[in-house]
Amino acid sequence: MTENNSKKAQIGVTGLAVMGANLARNLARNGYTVALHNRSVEKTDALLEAHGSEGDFIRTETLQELVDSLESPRRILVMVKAGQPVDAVIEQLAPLLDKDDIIIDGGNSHFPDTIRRERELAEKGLHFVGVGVSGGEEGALWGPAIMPGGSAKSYESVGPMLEKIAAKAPQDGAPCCAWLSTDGAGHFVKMVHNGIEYADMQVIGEAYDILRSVAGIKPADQAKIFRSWNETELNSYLIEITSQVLEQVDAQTGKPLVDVIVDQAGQKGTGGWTVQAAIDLGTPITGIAESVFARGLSSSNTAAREEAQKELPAGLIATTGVANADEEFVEDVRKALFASKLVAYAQGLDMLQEAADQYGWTYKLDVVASLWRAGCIIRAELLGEIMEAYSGENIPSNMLLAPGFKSLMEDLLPSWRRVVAKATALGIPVPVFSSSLSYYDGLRRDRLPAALIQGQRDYFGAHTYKRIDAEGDYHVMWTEDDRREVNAADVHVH
Ligand SMILES: NC(=O)C1=CN([C@@H]2O[C@H](COP(=O)(O)OP(=O)(O)OC[C@H]3O[C@@H](n4cnc5c(N)ncnc54)[C@H](OP(=O)(O)O)[C@@H]3O)[C@@H](O)[C@H]2O)C=CC1
Ligand SMILES: O=C(CO)[C@H](O)[C@H](O)COP(=O)(O)O
Repeated sequence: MTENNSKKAQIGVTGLAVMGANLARNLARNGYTVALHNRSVEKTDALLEAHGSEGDFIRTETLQELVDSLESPRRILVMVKAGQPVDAVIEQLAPLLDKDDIIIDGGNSHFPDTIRRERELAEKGLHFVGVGVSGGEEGALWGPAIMPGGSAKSYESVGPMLEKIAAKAPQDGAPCCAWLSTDGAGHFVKMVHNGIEYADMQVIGEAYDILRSVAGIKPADQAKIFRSWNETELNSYLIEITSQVLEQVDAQTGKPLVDVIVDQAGQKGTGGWTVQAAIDLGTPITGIAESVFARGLSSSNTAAREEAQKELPAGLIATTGVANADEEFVEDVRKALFASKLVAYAQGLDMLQEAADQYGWTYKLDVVASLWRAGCIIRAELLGEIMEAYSGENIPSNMLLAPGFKSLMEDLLPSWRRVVAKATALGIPVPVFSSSLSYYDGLRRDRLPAALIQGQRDYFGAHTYKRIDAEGDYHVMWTEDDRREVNAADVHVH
């Protein structure tokens, strides 16, 4: 902690829970003088007591003291609970600030809130930067992935600091932080990151369930399998931590920890926001959506789950093919997991492109992928290849159409189909494995039943359809005896 009371801090952090405290320490370790503030002063003092010697910190008790302790233009990183607390802090902070000071919101804020907050603060002459941060406690301390939005001008002031504390990509040492685009773009990209995170976690869960329920492989043995998978193209943070969770033994009972954890998954909202935003954009992020609903099914109506366990028939059917416990089956599951994971990334990136097109954001998908290569929860070896796929001239219209991924899919598909078929026959829910496979088949199929849906829509609502062999919109006079087709331009239909 600095002894020099007149020394000004280069950045202030308010909100010193898990993320704020560790980001503050990361900033200090990187040579910045950091002013500390928390609503309740106990967290500030606890941080200083435990880590005050790590760098230059300035202790403050009030927001006025925090503001007074900062060099101009001020930079204040807000790391409080997302939602109303962010507005509460801004409301108290803004009147204390001067023109051109910068408020940085590093929490998981909803992007429409970020757009609104930036607009409102701009009217007061203040800059507001919405920044997605991923990496949890360890990432915040040692280098998170950072996804900044806001104006390019304010990035000139905060960017160098953020890049310094960000994770560095193992492939080229580049910081996992770059300005993405205006207003809510940073929080939007972080939200989609979390949507992919949900799908990635769910497909790992589905693989675990199949290996356990079909092949009878115990958690400790699965830990070894996941560890070996981490040496393959599945290499990622989530696979690595899965092996550690699976090998954990509960001290009280001696059982695998996973067997004593209640099987109801929580969620704080970012996955659901991703699905809502995708619906607004019209992007089919089916695997991500299923992963959100799978958490909901596990926890929202537990009474129905209990009753269904006793009452609902299983209707299982016999399966043939590869034996359950052999290496071939385990490899099938690995490939099904990898294929479903690829679809999650493809869907998330598709959604990001659509949002850029509709909302006027300028980020490029290779840059987004580059930021996710280290520090964040979805970091994976795969992201280097995704970055490559979107670099250069020939940007694929869907990630799965990039040459490398196309040939990979060819290898993964037979395993993926076998695993989905087997799990379905045996009554093991695989919502993301199966919906991702349906998405893949939906993309590649030459004719979809959407044609029939258009016919139905025209029947009950005169909504018209297009023909495969002519321009224009058409309608059948369904209620007339001759059911003749008319050009919609010639009659009053919509
Ligand atoms: N935890 C994680 O792994 C990750 C979290 N995030 C996001 O980062 C942000 C911070 O997360 P985390 O560190 O977990 O902390 P929490 O989300 O648990 O928030 C706790 C902090 O918010 C403060 N706070 C709550 N309400 C108010 C209020 N009305 N006015 C002022 N301060 C308030 C608390 O102050 P007090 O101590 O006085 O109660 C405390 O400092 C959140 O947006 C979260 O979603 C992002 C990535 C990962
Ligand atoms: O943002 C994060 C990581 O990237 C957080 O860990 C997030 O809170 C996890 O989401 P949820 O609680 O909904 O599982």
